[in-house]
Amino acid sequence: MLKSTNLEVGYGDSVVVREGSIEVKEGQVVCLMGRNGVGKSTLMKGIMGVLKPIQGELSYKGESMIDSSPTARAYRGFGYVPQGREIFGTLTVQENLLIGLETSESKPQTIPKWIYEYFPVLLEMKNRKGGELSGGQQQQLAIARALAANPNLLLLDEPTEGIQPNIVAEIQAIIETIKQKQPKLSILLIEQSFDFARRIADYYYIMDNGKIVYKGKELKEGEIRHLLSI
Ligand SMILES: Nc1ncnc2c1ncn2[C@@H]1O[C@H](COP(=O)(O)OP(=O)(O)OP(=O)(O)O)[C@@H](O)[C@H]1O
Repeated sequence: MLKSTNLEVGYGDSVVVREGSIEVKEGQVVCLMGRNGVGKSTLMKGIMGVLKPIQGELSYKGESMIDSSPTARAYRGFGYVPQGREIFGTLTVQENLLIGLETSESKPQTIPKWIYEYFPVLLEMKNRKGGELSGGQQQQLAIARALAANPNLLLLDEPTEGIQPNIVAEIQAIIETIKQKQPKLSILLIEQSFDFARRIADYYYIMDNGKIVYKGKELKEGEIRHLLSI
């Protein structure tokens, strides 16, 4: 469904990702792992198009997306939840979700009911400003906003990063629910937790120094320990 081949992505003159080749099949949860600073977020930004890759190819459902804008990618079904969440703090929860709908080509006018079923806390907080929510609630809002547009591919950049430890399990449970209830949705997830990755993923990639250095259906702890912060 999604295939990046030798993507090279960076900031200005500095090339961070040198060999970003990954594949996500329909309905798969693929975990992208690796220590801090190895280039995971940069690769994800290249896939979403918020950074324009220097070289390489990106195909989605058999079509080249390499020259498409992030908006065009969103219209084709990419949903993106960046690190740091980037919700609108001065807008209400409901307004944040309505903005999510704008990224869908069909532009639905109402927030799907199932969004509030997945995220009951957002129904309770519907009229609160995004900035008044806790970190965990903001993360739920960011995921809900991306899902509201009904993407085919969800890009999640470390959704449990910076979340209070007692809330981490809640966010993980939500991702597990999404996987269960939307079996056709493909998810590319940047994740640091070895245990959670093992529970949720169908396939793994590990990056080191801007390159994919490990891929497979299993995480063999002995082989990969030195590549992760575990
Ligand atoms: N906006 C930026 N401008 C310049 N360099 C950047 C920028 N963002 C990240 N980098 C650099 O790119 C490299 C890779 O960062 P990236 O965020 O992709 O790593 P990561 O694997 O996602 O790690 P983390 O888990 O810490 O986010 C780092 O050396 C970082 O300093």
